[in-house]
Amino acid sequence: MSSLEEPLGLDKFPDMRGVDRFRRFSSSACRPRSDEKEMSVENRWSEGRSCSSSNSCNGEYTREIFPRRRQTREMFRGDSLNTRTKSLGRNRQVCDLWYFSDRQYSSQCCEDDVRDVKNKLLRGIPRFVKIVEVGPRDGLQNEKNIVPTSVKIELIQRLVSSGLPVVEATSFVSPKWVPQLADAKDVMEAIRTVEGARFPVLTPNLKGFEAAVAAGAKEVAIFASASESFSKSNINCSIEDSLSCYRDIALAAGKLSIPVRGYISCVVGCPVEGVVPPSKVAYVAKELYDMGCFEISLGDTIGVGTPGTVVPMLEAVMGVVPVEKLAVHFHDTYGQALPNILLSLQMGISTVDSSVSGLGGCPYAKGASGNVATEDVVYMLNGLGVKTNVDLSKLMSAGEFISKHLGRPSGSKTAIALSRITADASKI
Ligand SMILES: CC(C)(COP(=O)([O-])OP(=O)([O-])OC[C@H]1O[C@@H](n2cnc3c(N)ncnc32)[C@H](O)[C@@H]1OP(=O)([O-])[O-])[C@@H](O)C(=O)NCCC(=O)NCCSC(=O)C[C@@](C)(O)CC(=O)[O-]
Repeated sequence: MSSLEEPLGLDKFPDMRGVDRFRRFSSSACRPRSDEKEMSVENRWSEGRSCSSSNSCNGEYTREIFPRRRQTREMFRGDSLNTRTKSLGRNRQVCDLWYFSDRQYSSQCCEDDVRDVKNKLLRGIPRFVKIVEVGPRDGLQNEKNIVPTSVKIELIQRLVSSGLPVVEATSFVSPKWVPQLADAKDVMEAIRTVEGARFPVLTPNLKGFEAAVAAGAKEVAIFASASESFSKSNINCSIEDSLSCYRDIALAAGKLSIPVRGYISCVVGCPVEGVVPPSKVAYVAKELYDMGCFEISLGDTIGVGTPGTVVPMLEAVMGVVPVEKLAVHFHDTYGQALPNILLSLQMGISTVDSSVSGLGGCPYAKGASGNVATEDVVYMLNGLGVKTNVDLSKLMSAGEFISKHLGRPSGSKTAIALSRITADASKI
């Protein structure tokens, strides 16, 4: 068993005093059963729906349950999925009703307390999050069967029409290393006239950079690693050699006014080396920032990070690079991507990478699963009232399109759940 199969230490977990607020609120609004009195805070928190049989709850229960049913019916009466997803995600009143009816709280006493809790837990969260869609690149680079160029182009077009502001289109890497993206030139040629989004491409060296520019790329990304072993297996050179090569790209890009994004892989753990120290990530981040990268995306390539390990890593990086220049890039191997994103937002980060339908993985990181699904990120952000300008229903249709082509179900829980709602609604 590798050390990364166990979640790493939680000693740096952020201030969770707000959780205690929930507990106090819970006990005053709904008296616990006698057998609940001995429960620990954690148990009560995780079993927050356990007081349904308490008589003291009944009055509030009946008052709350009806609006919930009415709202549910109204949602299903809406005539398009778009209406429903909008109301699911954006109508906070509906979400709050669901939330509190489950816990049988009085709506009267709720409002102030909810505001209080929200202020405490969600204070640092940005109002707008820029989503960088990496599906066509990070997603498709890992597919066993090579996806036809025409499918890639249609996928990109659909993603753009959903409102995504940045769609990473492809990579100008060696076709011997990543044959899945050998059609980079053709993809770029076909999307030359597509408007409404930026289309960065990965460039590992000057050769790739020059080919990207010749193909019409207006933005490029370079990709270093915080792990020496991963650097070697991914781009066949040491971290220092890669940084020196990237300085050349940054210089050449600067001359052409082409913005350069910097990636760092393995920011929490490496498939070979195990735990990666935050100081190593901070070092590479500072180097990329100093060479002129306008944004630095922190990649948990194998998805082993938890909020407990992501906090110290972000703290270290934020010590050397301004938070507004940072993005997070979580793979969802252990189901930790959404909590890690939420935590990153709480720490002030407002750019999130994700991949439609949770496509992806890295060909040089065995066992790494796809990126967090864009649909799931948008759904969570909608629920938080954070704007993205992404139309969830159009995004889901882009996800359906590529999943159908790949012949497997979407990797997005949101897409699966919402498509079930459509199916169920059609039976009503
Ligand atoms: C870096 C290299 C090129 C070194 O590869 P190398 O074999 O060491 O390079 P080389 O300089 O010895 O060249 C070997 C051959 O490749 C050619 N070549 C050389 N460069 C290029 C190029 N740009 N485009 C096209 N061809 C190229 C070159 O011309 C030569 O061709 P030959 O003479 O044998 O016919 C190779 O290792 C490579 O392409 N690696 C890319 C790996 C990759 O794309 N990995 C996935 C992306 S990173 C990632 O997914 C992580 C990230 C960003 O998503 C963040 C996260 O998830 O955490």
